[in-house]
Amino acid sequence: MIDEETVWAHLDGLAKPRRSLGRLEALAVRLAIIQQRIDIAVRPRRMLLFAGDHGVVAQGVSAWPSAVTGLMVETIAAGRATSNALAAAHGCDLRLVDMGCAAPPPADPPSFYRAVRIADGTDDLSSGPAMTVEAFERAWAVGAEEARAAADAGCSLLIAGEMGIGNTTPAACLTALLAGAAIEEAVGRGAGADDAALDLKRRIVGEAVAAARPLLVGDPLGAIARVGGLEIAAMAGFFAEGAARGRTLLLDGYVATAAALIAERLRPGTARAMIAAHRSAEPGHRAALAALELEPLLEWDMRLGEGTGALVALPLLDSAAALLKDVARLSDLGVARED
Ligand SMILES: Cc1cc2ncn([C@H]3O[C@H](COP(=O)(O)O)[C@@H](O)[C@H]3O)c2cc1C
Ligand SMILES: O=C(O)c1cccnc1
Repeated sequence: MIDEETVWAHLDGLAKPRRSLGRLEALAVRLAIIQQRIDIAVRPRRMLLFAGDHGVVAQGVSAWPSAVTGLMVETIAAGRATSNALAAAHGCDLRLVDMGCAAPPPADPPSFYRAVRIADGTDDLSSGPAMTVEAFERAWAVGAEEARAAADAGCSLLIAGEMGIGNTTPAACLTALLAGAAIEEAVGRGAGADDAALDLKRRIVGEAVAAARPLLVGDPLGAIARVGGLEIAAMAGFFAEGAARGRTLLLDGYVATAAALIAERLRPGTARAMIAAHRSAEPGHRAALAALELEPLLEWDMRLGEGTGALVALPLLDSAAALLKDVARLSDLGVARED
């Protein structure tokens, strides 16, 4: 059993003034505790991008039409989205799973694309459940299967990203429901909602959460399925299974963290395997991370999703791994440690 004291003692013995690498050292400690080893592994790493459509978009909660989900799936499949560029820049394998988009699949999909398509997106959560519990469980199982495949492929670090126009609405519902955030805090502008869309989104999220909340204790799956998303359920299963397989989970933004809240609720302890890469500009992300007791590495006002906030943090994890593995000890120099 490696405890924090052991890792700090290792770091304090390296050829540098004590604690001189600031929060990089705290990150190294967190990684070593999660992985239960000093020589932590942050490669190979894989990001699963889960995509899905959202019936609630018909109400006008997003600045964008649902068709953009399918267009972005095509763009990711063609290797030309922000997530592709950043994954390539930081040596991260990327896979794309279509959990349920209304648009037809890409004509000539690459090998990293998989279509599951549980439904043509979710139902409109402003007028009833977004999905059945059975659909939630199927989506969760797909995510879990992808985590097992990544673990079997030797990946030590797992990232989940998402693409789904409208998905900051279910993320806001889940953050209010599972992290106790106030509706005003949980609802943000997502991909650029204007004032009118923001007001509408607040009303819809408030009503959906009021409908789901009474179910939470007796029927947690029913409550979560009431306001969830297919790609969000898949990310939740991915996180739960990844943690169960001893992998490190690097969290992206608001939508991925909503999935992390589900995973922690249904599989308590999952959050112990998580590192929060950044705090999104979505205001509710603060409450979601606090509920999981996670401190974000970066606050860069990012609000894209697609796993991009996790990808930009990868060099910090690489730095922590190099620090633990490649630095000489003060004792090697024949210098006494100064405390
Ligand atoms: C071109 C484009 C690419 C994106 N990539 C991720 N998102 C992000 O924005 C969407 C959520 O915001 P909302 O709930 O306001 O619709 C999701 O698709 C999320 O992945 C995108 C959004 C757009 C428009
Ligand atoms: O932080 C996120 O995950 C996010 C924010 C805005 C839009 N889509 C995703």
